[in-house]
Amino acid sequence: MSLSLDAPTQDAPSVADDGVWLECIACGGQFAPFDEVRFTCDDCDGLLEVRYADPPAWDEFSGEGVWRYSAALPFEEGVSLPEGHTPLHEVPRLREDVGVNRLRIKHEGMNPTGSFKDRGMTVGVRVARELGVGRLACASTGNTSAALAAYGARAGMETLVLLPAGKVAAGKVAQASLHDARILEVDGNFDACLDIVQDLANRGEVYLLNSLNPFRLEGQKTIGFEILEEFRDDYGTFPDRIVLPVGNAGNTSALFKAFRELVAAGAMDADEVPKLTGVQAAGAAPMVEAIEEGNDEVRRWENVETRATAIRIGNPVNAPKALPGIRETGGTAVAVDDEAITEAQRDLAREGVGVEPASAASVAGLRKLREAGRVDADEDVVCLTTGHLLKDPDAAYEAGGDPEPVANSTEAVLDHIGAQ
Ligand SMILES: Cc1ncc(COP(=O)(O)O)c(C=O)c1O
Ligand SMILES: N[C@@H](CCOP(=O)(O)O)C(=O)O
Repeated sequence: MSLSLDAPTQDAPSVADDGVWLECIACGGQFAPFDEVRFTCDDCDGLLEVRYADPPAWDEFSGEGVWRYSAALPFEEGVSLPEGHTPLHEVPRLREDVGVNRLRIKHEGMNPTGSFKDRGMTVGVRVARELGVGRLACASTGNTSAALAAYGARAGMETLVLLPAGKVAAGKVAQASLHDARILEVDGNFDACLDIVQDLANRGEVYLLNSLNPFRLEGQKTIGFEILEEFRDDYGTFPDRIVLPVGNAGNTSALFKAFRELVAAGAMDADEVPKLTGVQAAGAAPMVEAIEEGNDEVRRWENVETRATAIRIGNPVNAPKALPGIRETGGTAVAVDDEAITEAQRDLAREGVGVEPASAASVAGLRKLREAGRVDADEDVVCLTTGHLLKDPDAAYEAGGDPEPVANSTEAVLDHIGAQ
């Protein structure tokens, strides 16, 4: 199956294990999935995808959460906390304000460690066990490290995380620390941390669990299945557009893969696939640049900055999978400034949906595109919110109102609130 929406299903090659194999998206090289540890193509270093001889049909899905979709995953079950089955909130005031036909918020912050990374880790750590690796590792802007630490702990495995010093939100460091990951703070940004983890993995020192690992994206693919099923159950149709924040571009790639598999299985038509619409912070927007300039490759931004530290990424490693995802689905990409992100965080909070800044980028991006007439008023839209408000308490304090000091008496409180 190539990276196009109308690619046919493939017969299993001789290297396949139970109908599952790894395939390079650049040169088509095919590899056995579990014979040895590999993250990229042995021949050309291109990105790998997990491929299946039998893509899934809707009636093969049963149960709840990520493992509901085991027919589309390499195993029947994983190292689970459990994950997935997140809410698809209605936000009527925000919908009215932004001006689209339907607006739902898929809140991935409601996963066990508070972000979508858990969906990837339940599969990735299961594969690590299968491969019999020793030490698990990742580079992280925070959420990947929190999830890896928790799932590594669950599996009883050693974990090592590399974080950009001073650039990771407090809640995330606290999670990695308490779940007993060994935390190294690197004097460099996230992309530099990932370069080092890739080197360590190539030397056989660690098993890499960033989204470069194709099995991680298999778990994240279930976000796409879940949105489509829930939206169809509520409205009898699929959403026109899914708007999501983009950092390393794993989710964009994973959702596109979910859609391709469903189309290949005849479970949905190519023209029903939602338009994948990526949003980046203006200070870290290499994917937006590539889309706007029509480039097939993404230029690495060496200096990136944004309050949305989760997406403070200048070298999205999944770009070769994600760019076709945006283009093939008829989507687009847009950059938003930090003020718009904070405003969107407040908008969501007013509807009771608490998210971290990177997550709010999706809503900020939708608003900007709608105001520019690049999203139509009659569209049905799902915005993905990727992490929980408590991940970044400092950002929440800054975006919210200040506590008001008051004297220790009922009279003082009544007086303060202006009660009669
Ligand atoms: C909260 C949050 N939102 C969005 C992203 C971006 O996701 P992706 O790397 O899949 O583009 C990340 C991490 O990269 C994240 O932690
Ligand atoms: N936001 C991410 C950055 C790493 O992304 P990954 O999906 O490649 O692990 C994080 O939480 O660290």
